[in-house]
Amino acid sequence: MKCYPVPRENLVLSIDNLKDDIPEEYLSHKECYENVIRKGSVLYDIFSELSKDRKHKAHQAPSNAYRISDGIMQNVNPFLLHFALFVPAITNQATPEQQAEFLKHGFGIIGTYAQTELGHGTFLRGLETTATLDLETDEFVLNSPTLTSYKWWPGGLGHTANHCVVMAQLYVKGKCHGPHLFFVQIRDIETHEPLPGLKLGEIGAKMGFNTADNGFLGFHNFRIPRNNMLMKNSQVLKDGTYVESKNEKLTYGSMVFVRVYLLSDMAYMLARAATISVRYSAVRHQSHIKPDEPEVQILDFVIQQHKLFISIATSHAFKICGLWLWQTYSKVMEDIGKGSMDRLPELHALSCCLKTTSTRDAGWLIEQCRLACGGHGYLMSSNLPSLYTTATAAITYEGESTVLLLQTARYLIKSWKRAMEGESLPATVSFLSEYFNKRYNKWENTPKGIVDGLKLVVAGVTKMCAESIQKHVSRGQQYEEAWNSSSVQLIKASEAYSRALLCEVFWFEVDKVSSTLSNNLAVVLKQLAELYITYWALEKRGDLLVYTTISKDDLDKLQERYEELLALIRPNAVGLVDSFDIRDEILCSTLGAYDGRVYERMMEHALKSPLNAETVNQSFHKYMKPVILKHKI
Ligand SMILES: CC/C=C\C/C=C\C/C=C\C/C=C\C/C=C\C/C=C/C(=O)SCCNC(=O)CCNC(=O)[C@H](O)C(C)(C)COP(=O)(O)OP(=O)(O)OC[C@H]1O[C@@H](n2cnc3c(N)ncnc32)[C@H](O)[C@@H]1OP(=O)(O)O
Ligand SMILES: Cc1cc2nc3c(=O)[nH]c(=O)nc-3n(C[C@H](O)[C@H](O)[C@H](O)COP(=O)(O)OP(=O)(O)OC[C@H]3O[C@@H](n4cnc5c(N)ncnc54)[C@H](O)[C@@H]3O)c2cc1C
Repeated sequence: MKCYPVPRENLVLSIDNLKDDIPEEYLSHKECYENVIRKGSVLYDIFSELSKDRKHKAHQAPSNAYRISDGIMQNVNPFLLHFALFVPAITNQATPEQQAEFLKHGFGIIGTYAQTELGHGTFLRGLETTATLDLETDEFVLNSPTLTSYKWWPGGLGHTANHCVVMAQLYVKGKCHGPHLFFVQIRDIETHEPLPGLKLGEIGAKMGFNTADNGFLGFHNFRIPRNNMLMKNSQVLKDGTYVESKNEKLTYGSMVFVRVYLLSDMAYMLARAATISVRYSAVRHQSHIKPDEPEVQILDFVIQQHKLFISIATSHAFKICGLWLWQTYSKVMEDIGKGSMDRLPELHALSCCLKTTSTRDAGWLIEQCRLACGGHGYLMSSNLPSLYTTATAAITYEGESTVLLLQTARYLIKSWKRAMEGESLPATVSFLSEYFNKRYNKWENTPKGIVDGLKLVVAGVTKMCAESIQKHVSRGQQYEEAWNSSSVQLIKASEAYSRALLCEVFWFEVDKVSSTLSNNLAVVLKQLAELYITYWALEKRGDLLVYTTISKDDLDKLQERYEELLALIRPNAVGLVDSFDIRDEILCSTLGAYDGRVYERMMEHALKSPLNAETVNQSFHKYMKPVILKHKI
């Protein structure tokens, strides 16, 4: 086995044929895909070698290891679904024997996760793909009965994957048992031709993610062995007996894994955008603050600090909360392995709201970083547009944001009812039980006081939702209708809950470790955590005025403290983004390179435009000149 020197970054970034002569933005849709497969295959080979001595771990903790691909495949890695969903689905949902069988070829197969259909993405119980047991042949027959039942969106499905895990409605002896997962080979390993009975293709250009190879897949009487149903949680025996899962929602476990992962993923996306925009803001001189002094670094404008420092702080917030959520996930998975599913609803609720808030915040904050760089932020060479389109895709995939917030709201309402009945609650929602005792507590202008205030907002809004639902029911609506009528407030409750969680975990995790850090580091981290909490207290001042005893005077003091924190962070701003330690080859930005040679890099990049290969483009002679001469007076 070839031994590769570590660290991986040096190894990967030293490989010549992983570099692009022509920037990706000048390639066609097809060339982009072919180019990313070229590079992805080299990476796939390296990681296959590196991973040979490592068993497929069901759940790998968030790390930056796979981030090297962000530099190599600036858009999206078409093999990502293999690692992010295909392998975790098998290790999470298949029996040990099935895992050994399905994963025996290791990286010899390339998979994706095919759940969403043209007609259904959110409502999984409405999926139309069918898997019908044929008792005589001991097989399942897969079919796409309608156009809307075609699998549509799975990453890598169009031309990359040769296997997939398919979510289909299980039919045994005429009875439907709901959505289940199946291991399906879709292309010939040698020729890569689609197998007979399948219709495969790519779904077309998107606003971003254009190298993800999102595809479509239709089945026509496609047969797979009965053993290809992932049978860890539920089984279909040879005689057609269906053995139910202890909890039918365990089938959805793969989605929870990625939702949990995305918090750390967004931390990294934001770290890149913050690095680019803060470094650029230190290089860019524009306008005056004191009329008789030279043009200033735009980073000296306080409003520029207001736009950017929240991104630095949020990246740390998501990283710290991402690790906290990962620990919760790992513990719940361990409990499930021991047969206890008590905390699964809590994990589902946490992952839904935190995935939504982190992906939404990453989206608007990256856009804010782009806008803070003026026109140059609008250049593809800044890499901010690509970061934006890649991050915002996550608001939709892995569970659309509105839908996931409503899932968390479902948990909050249940928890509120349990609190009102005097039941004890998990620590992450126990504050609901203390609402009436703490509602009129004196406001404290401290990070802990703000966290307590944000929790009162959650409890107050949840109480309002419960009352709204009850009101609609008392007026004759069914519960589900009453739920729908109250959904605007339910979303607000989940959003408030997510924000309170992020503030609480960020502050207390930093506070907990600060004694182990050097004084300077502890001071700066606490400043970032306090900035984050104060920023959101000011953003949510309306809710705090309604649900807590905060006063106008308290808010004025918070605004003053917030501006103090901006000034305190300013001297460390460039050092803070440098400490994200993202190499230029992974940052891929003319504005954010470590050496600060912004203008030279912009010009170097511009000259790579194919249009600059000649001084007069042929279109002048072919199209413009005849018209100019015709209308020349
Ligand atoms: C080397 C690299 C290694 C790793 C890299 C890893 C990650 C990289 C990071 C990022 C990139 C990742 C991927 C690449 C890009 C794209 C991939 C995208 C993939 C996809 O999009 S996959 C498809 C995602 N689709 C969805 O999420 C569908 C959303 N819909 C649903 O989940 C359900 O339909 C919904 C909305 C929950 C409703 O379901 P249902 O109608 O059945 O439920 P109810 O609402 O009636 O509730 C019933 C009950 O069940 C509970 N529940 C629901 N879902 C879950 C769950 N997932 N887990 C646990 N429990 C669940 C719910 O709370 C209710 O409980 P209750 O009755 O209240 O007690
Ligand atoms: C870049 C990208 C990559 C993807 N990769 C994959 C993949 O690899 N594998 C895969 O299986 N899927 C993938 N998807 C599909 C993704 O999971 C779905 O797009 C997502 O689940 C949303 O479903 P939908 O698009 O059908 O929208 P819908 O579910 O139709 O939702 C449309 C709108 O209706 C609203 N709505 C729906 N239901 C409710 C409700 N109950 N209450 C209130 N409002 C509601 C939603 O909030 C949303 O605004 C990907 C999508 C994208 C954009």
